[in-house]
Amino acid sequence: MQIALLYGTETGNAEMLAEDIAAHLSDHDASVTNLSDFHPADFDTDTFYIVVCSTYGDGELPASAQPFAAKMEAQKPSLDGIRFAVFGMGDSEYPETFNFGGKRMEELLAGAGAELVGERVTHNASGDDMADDLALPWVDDIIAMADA
Ligand SMILES: Cc1cc2nc3c(=O)[nH]c(=O)nc-3n(C[C@H](O)[C@H](O)[C@H](O)COP(=O)(O)O)c2cc1C
Repeated sequence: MQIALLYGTETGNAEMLAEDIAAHLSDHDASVTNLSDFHPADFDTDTFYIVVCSTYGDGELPASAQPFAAKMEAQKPSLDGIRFAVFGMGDSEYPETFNFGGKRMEELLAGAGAELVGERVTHNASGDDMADDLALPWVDDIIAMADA
């Protein structure tokens, strides 16, 4: 199974985490791509996608994910047969829009017919857990589910 990490970031946290997850998945030769360089037509049913995405502004997608979201909305591709997981990053200092970025990515992909594997994670930058401490055990579970 090919694994592709897609990250949406404003200040680099999601990129760093995506790189750490890929290093953790060294047996899988996982690729890491900024969503700004990824297009809806690039999705491939042989690949499992792990989306790592933060939240910015007033509950918006971070800058690097916005062009991808706009293309999804304009092109309305069918993502039948695509499987994905989402690690969302946010901050409970923004209670009304907490983790809306990851939520939006889930809605965009699932709304186009892709299948969410496992539960979307909502990391809290003001919480006690380091993103890696949540993400690495989570990703092991997700990969086991996706491989099953
Ligand atoms: C200006 C600004 C706006 C933010 N807005 C939100 C928000 O609306 N909801 C949320 O959950 N987190 C929000 N955050 C928190 C970020 O999503 C969080 O710090 C995340 O780890 C940043 O990851 P990134 O560096 O990959 O963009 C905001 C942070 C900043 C600095």
